[in-house]
Amino acid sequence: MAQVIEVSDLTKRYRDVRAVDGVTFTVQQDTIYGLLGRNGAGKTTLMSLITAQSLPTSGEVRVFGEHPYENPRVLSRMCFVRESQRYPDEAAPVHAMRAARLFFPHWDQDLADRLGEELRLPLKRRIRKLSRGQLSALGVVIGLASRAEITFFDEPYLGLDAVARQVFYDTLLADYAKHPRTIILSSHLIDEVAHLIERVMVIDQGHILMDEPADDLRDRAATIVGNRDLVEAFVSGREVIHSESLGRVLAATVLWRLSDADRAELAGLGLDVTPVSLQQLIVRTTQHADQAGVPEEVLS
Ligand SMILES: Nc1ncnc2c1ncn2[C@@H]1O[C@H](COP(=O)(O)OP(=O)(O)OP(=O)(O)O)[C@@H](O)[C@H]1O
Repeated sequence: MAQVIEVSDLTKRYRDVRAVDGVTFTVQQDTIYGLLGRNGAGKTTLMSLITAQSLPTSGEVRVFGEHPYENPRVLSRMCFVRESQRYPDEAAPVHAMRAARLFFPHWDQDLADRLGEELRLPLKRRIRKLSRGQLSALGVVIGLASRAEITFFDEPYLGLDAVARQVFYDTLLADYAKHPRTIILSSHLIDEVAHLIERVMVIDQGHILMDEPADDLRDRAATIVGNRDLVEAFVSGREVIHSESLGRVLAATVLWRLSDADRAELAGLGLDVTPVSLQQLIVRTTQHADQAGVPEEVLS
């Protein structure tokens, strides 16, 4: 699959903070990425660098093979939806959409109209008077209707109610099926977006900790539950990222791809295996990396 973004040894420093710290990766065409990480991990900074909204301290970004900075050929093919988006003082959503229609070559007005209605976006109210959720709704409408070849959604759900979030997820999936493109979605609600994500990228303290297909990640760990001694014997020598005990029962989450033979052995021992949700896995591995202090070795 073609690569649409190439990032090499990219660093962004703010005084003594390395918000992005020497990262190298590529982004594949027509794939939905989940860009996940804790507060302050570097997600927004990374997206701002790729979309040329800020300049790197060092390193390089190429989008569609070109430098994105002040490059209209590249910029009109990318859309960055974020909470801190600025609009002119007197502008209403209808004006923002008109501007987006002029800027994005694949803009779909029908989709914008339909989604605006479903999200109950007041089209003629001044943007600075919109509620937080309505502002997010405007970003979601512009992000999806832009049909940009690469669309970044930086926590697009802030303030959106549960119904609106579901409308966003459903519309994203349905529209992506008809018009495949690259979508990079940053989110804290990992399990809520887990079914959308094809590839997971986890960032922590400016480093990329994981970059892999979501399905591979799900298979990578399991929780073994049962008699303490038996569980301990089974996980011995394997990477345990979390354990909890209650009396003689131990639940140990192990970074291990269980084979059929492993499963048969566990069944024979009377131990249960429960799947680990994407959120649990990412939270546990990020915490584990913190404690181990060697993220790449632990997680690759
Ligand atoms: N303009 C700035 N000046 C100084 N430090 C900054 C600036 N912008 C970001 N940072 C710092 O860089 C780090 C990464 O911030 P960033 O906003 O990229 O994180 P994030 O992963 O998007 O976080 P969140 O999930 O909380 O939005 C943080 O430590 C933040 O405090």
